[in-house]
Amino acid sequence: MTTLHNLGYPRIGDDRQLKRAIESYWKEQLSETQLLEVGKQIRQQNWQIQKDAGIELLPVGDFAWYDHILQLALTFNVIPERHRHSEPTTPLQQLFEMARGASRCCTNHAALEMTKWFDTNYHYLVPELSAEQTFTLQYSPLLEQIDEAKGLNVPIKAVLIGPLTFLYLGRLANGDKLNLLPALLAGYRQLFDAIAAKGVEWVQIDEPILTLELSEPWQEALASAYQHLAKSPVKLLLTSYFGDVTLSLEQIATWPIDGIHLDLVRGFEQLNQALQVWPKNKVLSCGVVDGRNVWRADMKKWISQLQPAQKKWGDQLWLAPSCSLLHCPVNIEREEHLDSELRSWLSFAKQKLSELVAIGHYVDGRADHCDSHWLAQSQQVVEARVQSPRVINSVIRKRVVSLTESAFTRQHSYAIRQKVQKEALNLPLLPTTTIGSFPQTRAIRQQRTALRQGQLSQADYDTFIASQIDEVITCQEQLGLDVLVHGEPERNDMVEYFAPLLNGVAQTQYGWVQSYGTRCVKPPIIFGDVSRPAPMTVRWSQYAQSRTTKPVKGMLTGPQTILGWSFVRSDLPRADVADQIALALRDEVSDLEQAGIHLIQIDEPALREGLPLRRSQWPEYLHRAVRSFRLTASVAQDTTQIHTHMCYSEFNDIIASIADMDADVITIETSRSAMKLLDAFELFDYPNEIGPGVYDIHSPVVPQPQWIEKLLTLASKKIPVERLWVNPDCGLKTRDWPETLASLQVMVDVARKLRKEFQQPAH
Ligand SMILES: CN1c2c(nc(N)[nH]c2=O)NC[C@@H]1CNc1ccc(C(=O)N[C@@H](CCC(=O)N[C@@H](CCC(=O)N[C@@H](CCC(=O)O)C(=O)O)C(=O)O)C(=O)O)cc1
Ligand SMILES: N[C@@H](CCS)C(=O)O
Ligand SMILES: [Zn+2]
Repeated sequence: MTTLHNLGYPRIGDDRQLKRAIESYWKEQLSETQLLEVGKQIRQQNWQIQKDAGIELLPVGDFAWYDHILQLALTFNVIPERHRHSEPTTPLQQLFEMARGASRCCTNHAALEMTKWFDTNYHYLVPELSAEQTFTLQYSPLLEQIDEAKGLNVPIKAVLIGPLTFLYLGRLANGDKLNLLPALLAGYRQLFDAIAAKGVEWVQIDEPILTLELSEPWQEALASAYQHLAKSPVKLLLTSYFGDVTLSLEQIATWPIDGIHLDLVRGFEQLNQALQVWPKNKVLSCGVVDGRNVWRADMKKWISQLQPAQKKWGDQLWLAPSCSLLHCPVNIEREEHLDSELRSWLSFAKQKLSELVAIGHYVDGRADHCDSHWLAQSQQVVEARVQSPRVINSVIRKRVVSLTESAFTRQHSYAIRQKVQKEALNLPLLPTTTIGSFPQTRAIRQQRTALRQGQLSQADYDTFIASQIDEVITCQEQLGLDVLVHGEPERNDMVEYFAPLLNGVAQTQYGWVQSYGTRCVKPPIIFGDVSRPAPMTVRWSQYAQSRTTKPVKGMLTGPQTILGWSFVRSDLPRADVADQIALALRDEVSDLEQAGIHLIQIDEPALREGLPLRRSQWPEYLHRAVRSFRLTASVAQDTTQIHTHMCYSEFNDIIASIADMDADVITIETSRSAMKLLDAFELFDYPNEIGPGVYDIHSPVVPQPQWIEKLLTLASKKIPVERLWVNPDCGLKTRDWPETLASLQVMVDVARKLRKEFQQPAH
């Protein structure tokens, strides 16, 4: 019989209980014991849901506090020197300090760097490794959770990230990370022994780096690591996802592991390859339900496609979603406002398990009436989506195909634009600005909730938003910032905000997905052709500009970012969807200009994360991504200064494309990496203006002036000071007001001081 299993279930809880509990704990409104209890309840609930759905091998270890990579680092005692201190702390306190940073005795114990988890909108904390790193088992929530799960009376498998992925994602200042592998493997062996001692047979060992184009040393390291780990007393299910392993599957088949998981949604051709090369006596786990999107599965297709696999592997065939369901909203049943047609097209984590189970039962010939219900619905949906008239808008399709080259190019080159903009804007050296959002306070969120629940009129809500903008404008004037923003109080999220304003895009009420730590997002669902029925941002930008004589930057989310942070239709190439979004935004740029906004920021933080995992596919992606940005921006007059903003991005290998976007100013996140990310701009001789972030907005710690001064001085050695801007790393929405004001004041004061110093003639 086929084994039905799951790689991971959303850990936030069906009502974001984890977020609320951790944030209450941080505010000292919840004790650690109470917090631990919330974690336990979520895990129990998740296991129960999976068990009830018919999952036969439950994942244990998919739950993590804040981040699973951080938790694994702490498991092996990988703690940077600055976070080691004599004050007694619990592992959880230690973990949160590494995640959020701390300030003790005027010293900044900076948080670990945070970056994108492969091509997802999830962010992990980068383990900091040292050349003498040891990996000793010192904290093992996994072992505790195994004990917890035993009461369920369902077989379990332990889940953890594999050693090569852990090393690959970690950072070692000097030296070759692979030198640390033997010590790390000893740590894993220790952990496996402990897992086996608890009677657990299988370990799901996630190595998503298998889907990358790895260099030879890493490929060799993988092979030798699994030779070594196979001596452990547990069975290993080597788990790949987010892409295919076609380049190495034949070789992996020779490793002494017990099974492999393949993401057939991202790489269906792997099934045929597996049929050729994967041994009959080893488990083949097929990832068949899309863990990265929300569309209902084409079950009939899967059932027929899996028949040959069932024949070859029999009991050794396992079925699972393509990847962990961490990246999926939890439960469609909660949605009350989606129209019934659209709703019928969708499947969230809980429903995906039922789809998977029904597929498995059909493959085995053990389907019951519940499975046939799922199959009938699936067939109906697959046909209905293809035929639905609401997914095609012929006006938009025509507009896209009739675009000519001039739509992608600004009127004049940057050199000419720079001159006219300097004259028009008259900004000082080292102009100061922010990235857009100001604190999204409880009061703002409550007003929005009241509006949503009908307890507040639209007019009263609008009055409230206007008053927030007034406050943000006054604060910025008092702080002495040079380019102001309206603060984005009307936006629940930089992507979600646009969803109800665009045709072809739907928004869920409860479709939360973890983005990092306690922060979640509700990705919009792009189901049809995208168009803009009316201006989306003009009203509040124009209002903000009317309240000040200083320039106010308009604020848009760019096409790649709306695309990347949404669930996207599967019946049109993503690049074509991006062009439709770009056209809607292009019209918005025009309208903002006409409303008297002379600086417009088009945020593209998701541009880099959208890069295909295979480098060979980068050029095509970058070409289209840059073009869609240019399609948005190129309508602007020379006098309009186009900004873009990117965070969590490395630029070394894409700097030519960044330059090709031709934004007048780019602001980037650089503070956590101590301006290292600027190297790419320096080396490339990046021609336009740059605002390297001078303080970390993810941490509540107020930066010391000397830290900012040091960073700016470093930046001025890499980029001519005439082309430097001064700004935080990213938006301030997650921060509280006191630290925001204090931090911005430090930033403005340092900028003013350095401005004077740089303006003094050299002796
Ligand atoms: C810049 N980033 C973003 C990413 N992706 C996005 N889609 N958006 C981004 O900004 N990716 C990379 C980075 C980092 N990621 C994030 C992600 C999420 C947040 C964040 O602050 N999230 C908030 C939720 C924001 C939101 O939707 N707010 C709504 C609803 C608020 C709410 O919870 N309301 C309560 C009731 C109100 C109350 O009593 O407090 C409720 O519904 O129960 C809104 O404002 O209306 C989060 O809290 O997780 C930041 C960076
Ligand atoms: N304008 C957005 C960008 C975040 S990446 C903000 O300030 O929150
Ligand atoms: Zn940002």
